[in-house]
Formats: sequence, structure tokens, C-alpha cells
Amino acid sequence: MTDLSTNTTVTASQPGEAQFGDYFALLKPRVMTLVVFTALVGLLAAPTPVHPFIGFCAILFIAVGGGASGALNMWWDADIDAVMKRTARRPIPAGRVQPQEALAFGLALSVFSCVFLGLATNWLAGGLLAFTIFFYVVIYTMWLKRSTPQNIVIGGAAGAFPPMIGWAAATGSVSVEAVLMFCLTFMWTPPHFWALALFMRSDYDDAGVPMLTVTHGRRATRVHILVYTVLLAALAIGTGFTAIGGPVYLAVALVLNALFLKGAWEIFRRDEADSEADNFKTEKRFFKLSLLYLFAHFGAILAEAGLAQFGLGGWA
Ligand code: HEM
Ligand SMILES: CC(C)=CCC/C(C)=C/CC/C(C)=C/COP(=O)(O)OP(=O)(O)O
Repeated sequence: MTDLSTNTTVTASQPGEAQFGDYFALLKPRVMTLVVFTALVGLLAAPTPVHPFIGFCAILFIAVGGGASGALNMWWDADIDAVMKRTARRPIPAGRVQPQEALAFGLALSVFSCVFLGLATNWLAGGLLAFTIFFYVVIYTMWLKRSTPQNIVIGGAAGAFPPMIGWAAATGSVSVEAVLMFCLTFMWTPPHFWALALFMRSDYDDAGVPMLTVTHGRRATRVHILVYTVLLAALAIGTGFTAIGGPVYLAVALVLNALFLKGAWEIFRRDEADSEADNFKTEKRFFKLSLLYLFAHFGAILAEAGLAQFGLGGWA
């Protein structure tokens, strides 16, 4: 998989001359689309109605905060990114943005987004956003990513906070529904990432990043994907019977989890020769399915919340 978020800009400028597109690429915009969508669902599924303008500002600040964390991640990881084929053309390793410029940009946007989210909504939401940025940049990027193959299992918590931030922005609190959305994203992250790591192992190998594929090999990673997918399916289907679930959600969850389990089983059954013979087609398909999986689950949570406005959502 190529790093499409930066490919959009590589033709725009040459080493040394940063353009708007390079700063935009620092925000990891493609990855952040799903982050922002889950935050939006957290905000809209909350029982407290939010004024549309405040809701818009909240999502904008969460998006900016997420992007800022991406810029800080790229600042710290510039050495790794320079080695990996997928990331070598990012603005810093390509020499179009200086590391200190990315650092200043990321820090400024982090402070801006947390303060303005706090002012626009409440300080629980602003504080959660600050904690999420800290978790992704310091705990995941600076510490875990280079030190343990469990990096993305623990570090994945950072990506699970956005729906909780959205919920907190609307309600000023964190309740069981927000925790459920957190858990869903948290359990989803390992299969999402390890599928990609299976067909990008050499990148991580070259850069010396201790991803599971590098430290324990592809066989162990296939087993991990299957185990996490089974746990995720139990959680995702069980969520159908909670306050954020309902018949629509359950139907979506049943279909997608059946497909996801099938994909994980296929990956588990394959060996190196199978994967190399078809250039990791099954693993690539599973990675794409992972994106649809999370999008559809959160879309279904949103649909249930929308139906509830007409007295139709949930099991009541
Ligand atoms: C520690 C946790 C995670 C890791 C290590 C990870 C890693 C990656 C990597 C390496 C890519 C491909 C390259 C790229 O486009 O930059 C990717 C793609 C993607 N990730 Fe994740 N991810 C994580 C969590 C998440 C979360 C929480 C979300 C959203 C809720 C997410 C959404 C996406 C999306 C939408 C793409 C596709 C981007 C595209 O179309 O180019 N990821 N992820
Ligand atoms: C609101 C807020 C602050 C949200 C943050 C959301 C978040 C932590 C998303 C993580 C997604 C991601 C790009 C992980 C890849 O990191 P990587 O460094 O391993 O991947 P790379 O090799 O592509 O840089």
C-alpha cells in the first residue's frame, strides 16, 4: 500500500521548497478521515443535542488535533520514514519541510486545537484531546513504536479516543456508550494494522521497527490477527445489544463480522508461498475490508441514534 496521503503532494514541490500541500500532508489527512468520522459519530450519537455550529467547530478542532499529532509523529519518525519505501517521500525525509518547521507546526496546532475545543465545548473534551495527542506522540511514537512488538496494541488506544472526545464534547462526560465505542476501535486496530504489516514487513525490517511481523514473523502475526478478530467480533456483535446498538447495527455487525472472520481465517490458513504467489492479495483485501468495517460499524451507530430521534432506534 502506498502512502497516498503524501503522494498527492510529491509532484507539487521540490526539495527545499515547502508548499501548502506539504503542510497538509503532515496532517496525515487520509488516515484522519476515519478518525474524524468516529469522532463525529461520538458527537452525534450522544443524547445531548449540540448546536450545529458548535458541533462543526468541535469536529474541526478534533481534526486539527489529530492532524497535529500526525505532524509530530512525522517529525519524530523522520529517520524511520526516510528508510521505508512507503514513507520516504513524506515532506520531511524528502527535504521539503525542515524538521523544526514540522515540530513548530505540530505543537502550534496541538495547543490551538485543545484550547479551542475546550473553549467551544468543555474542558473534559479539550483535556481528552490533549491526552490523545500526548498518547500518540509520546507513548506510541516516541516510546512503544521502537521498543516492543505490542506497540500498536497499546498505542492503538490513541486512535480509539476520538469517539470518546466527540461524546465528551457533546455531553461534558464520558459514559458507557463512549467506552464501548473506544473498545470497538481499540480491538479493531491490531487486525487493521497487522494485515498491512504482513505485506509491508520488509519496510519495517529495513527501518528496524519491532513490528510483530519483524520480531515474531508472519506465521505468529497471522495467528494474532485471527485471535484479535474473534475477540473483536464478539465485542462488536455484543455491542448490538447495548444502548448504542439495535437491529440496524446488529444486521451490519453480523454481515461485516462474518466477512472479517472469513478474511482472518483465510489469512491464517495461508503460508508464505501462498502470499508471495499472489502478491498478498488476501492480506491487502483484508486491510481494505478493515477500513470498511470500522466505517460501517460507526455508520450503523449513527443510524441507530438518528432513528432514535423518531422513536425507532435501539431495541425499545
Ligand atoms: C496505532 C494504530 C495504527 C497504526 C499503527 C496504523 C497504521 C496505518 C498505516 C501504516 C497505514 C497505511 C499508510 C498510510 O496511509 O499512512 C494506515 C492506513 C489507514 N489507517 Fe491506520 N493505523 C492505526 C490506527 C488507525 C485508526 C485508529 C484509524 C481510524 C480510526 C486508522 C485509519 C486508517 C485509514 C483510513 C487508512 C487508509 C489511508 C489511505 O487510504 O491511504 N488507522 N494505517
Ligand atoms: C484526535 C487525535 C489526536 C487522533 C489521533 C488518532 C491516531 C492516533 C491515529 C493513529 C493512526 C496512525 C496514522 C497510526 C500510524 O502510526 P505510524 O507512525 O506507525 O504510521 P506511519 O508509519 O504511517 O507513520
